[in-house]
Amino acid sequence: MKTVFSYAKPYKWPIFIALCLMLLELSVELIQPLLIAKIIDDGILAEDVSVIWTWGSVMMGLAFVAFFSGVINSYFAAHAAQGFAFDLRQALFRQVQAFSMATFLRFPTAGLITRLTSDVTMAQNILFMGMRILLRAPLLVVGSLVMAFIVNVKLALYLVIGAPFLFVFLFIMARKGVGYFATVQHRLDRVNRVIQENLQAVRLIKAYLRGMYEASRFSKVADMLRKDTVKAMRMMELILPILLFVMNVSLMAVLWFGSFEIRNGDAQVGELVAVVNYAMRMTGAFSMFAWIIVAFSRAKASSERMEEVLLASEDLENHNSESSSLQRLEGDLRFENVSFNYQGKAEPILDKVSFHVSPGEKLAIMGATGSGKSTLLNLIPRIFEATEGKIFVDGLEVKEWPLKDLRDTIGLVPQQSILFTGSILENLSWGDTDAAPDELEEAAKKAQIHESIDLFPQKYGTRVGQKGVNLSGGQKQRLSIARALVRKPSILILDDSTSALDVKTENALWDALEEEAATMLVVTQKVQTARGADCILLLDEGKVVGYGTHAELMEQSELYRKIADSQTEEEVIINGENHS
Ligand SMILES: Nc1ncnc2c1ncn2[C@@H]1O[C@H](COP(=O)(O)OP(=O)(O)OP(=O)(O)O)[C@@H](O)[C@H]1O
Repeated sequence: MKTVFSYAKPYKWPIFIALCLMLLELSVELIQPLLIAKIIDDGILAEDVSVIWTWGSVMMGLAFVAFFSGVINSYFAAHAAQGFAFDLRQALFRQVQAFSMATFLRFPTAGLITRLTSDVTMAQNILFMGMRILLRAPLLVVGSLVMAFIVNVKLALYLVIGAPFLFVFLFIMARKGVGYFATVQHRLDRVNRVIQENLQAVRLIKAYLRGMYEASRFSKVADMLRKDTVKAMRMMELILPILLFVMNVSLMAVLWFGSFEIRNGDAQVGELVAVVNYAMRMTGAFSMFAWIIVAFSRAKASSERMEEVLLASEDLENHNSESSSLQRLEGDLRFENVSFNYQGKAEPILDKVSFHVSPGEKLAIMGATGSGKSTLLNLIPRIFEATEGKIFVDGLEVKEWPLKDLRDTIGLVPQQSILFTGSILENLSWGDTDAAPDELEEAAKKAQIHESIDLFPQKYGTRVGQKGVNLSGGQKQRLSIARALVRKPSILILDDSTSALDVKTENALWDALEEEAATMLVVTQKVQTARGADCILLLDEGKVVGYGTHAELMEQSELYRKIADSQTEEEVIINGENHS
């Protein structure tokens, strides 16, 4: 919990003020029974009205002090707790942003969402309540006991009977609670994961009529959450009745033996009333303990989960490293015996891959599905780190490049188009926030999307729905390409990003990209596209099985010839059908 609550440090003054006010409120509460005893013994029993008036007025005055202390305490407590939660959430978000891909994959997305939402709220609640009742309740118990001893030692002793039992009991419950609530948060992760997957795949679910199936999947995880929460809460609900039982037995003992003490002259009526009053306050405070233990257990479990993220420092990307003075890369790219395997997997996904692309050249990468094409591309901007071998950009190993410089001049268009909610203009300028509107338009023209945008009533101001729901697959792909072009990349990486384009649009796109000075890496399944490249790299199960121009590969590689022949046959069939 230490790391999480270190984010409360900037709020030490509001916390200090809130705690002082809480102590003031508490002191007033502890003095009240003393004053009641005085009014009874020196006022009511001694029939002295002036004593009643004097101490009655003091009690009223103190009640006002307690009231205003409580109000101001809430103000400072809310300020500190909200600020703390804001800072903590920001820190978690930044940490997740800094995760390397390998670290990121260790945490399921839904688990990260729960940490950034529900877990932060748990910690915020405990801090807020900490300044209100968390400390107040135990202090009230101890303070009441001390005051009871001051009033009458003998009577106070009866109150202590159950104390050792209660402390051991509470300690055990708190320890159990942490484990139970860690399970509850874990269950919440799973519920979030099912919700997330479900919402993302809503079209597929409708098309496959899998609504009921998904509902039952959700029901299962929601039921597990319910069962574990009930289990945890049931255990916690035991706390209050047991506490109240022990306290009531102590109270009975005070009243029973107190009556003898009064008869013996060892205690006065007012003293007995005061001690009973303290006992009632202790009981009230103890009843808060049940809640405190629940809140504490949840906050501790949540803090541990957040600390997993905050302390995951082994594999972070350093985006703040000094930028070199170089503004733009040349775009010379060399792979030397590069191998890669995903964490925890023994077999290499890429096996001793070597190739070279000179600045401004275009390399087409082909290969069956799962042959490692996307993986290879991800190694260039260091989204994953090569396990073996070396990758050079402009003669310098990618590991040596400041990450910012390296990524600033790479335009990566992933296989799946990812767009953000906002306008088309915002999505384009996401590529480079400094780009002027005419540069954005220029990029859109090259990506062959300008004309489509022009047909929208709101043109570049058109809202892109969540994940680009209101755009076609081809429009999304072209917007993604335009966004990469906005960066004026030295190395442009297209991971099968034109699969949804018709032949005419695709050809126009390649013609427009010819004018780009960038080195280009293009993953494609189409021999027609690969033919236009300066060189083709053919991958099979992570190994390079062909490397050369179209003509060279037609001569040297049987696999390439097969692919080319199959696509020619397809064309013939399609064209034949069209003619018939
Ligand atoms: N995050 C990951 N963790 C573990 N294995 C992975 C991961 N991503 C991909 N793989 C595996 O790596 C292999 C290569 O995947 P990759 O996406 O690079 O292939 P690809 O050639 O781009 O395929 P496609 O043409 O279908 O996109 C596959 O066998 C895949 O199962």
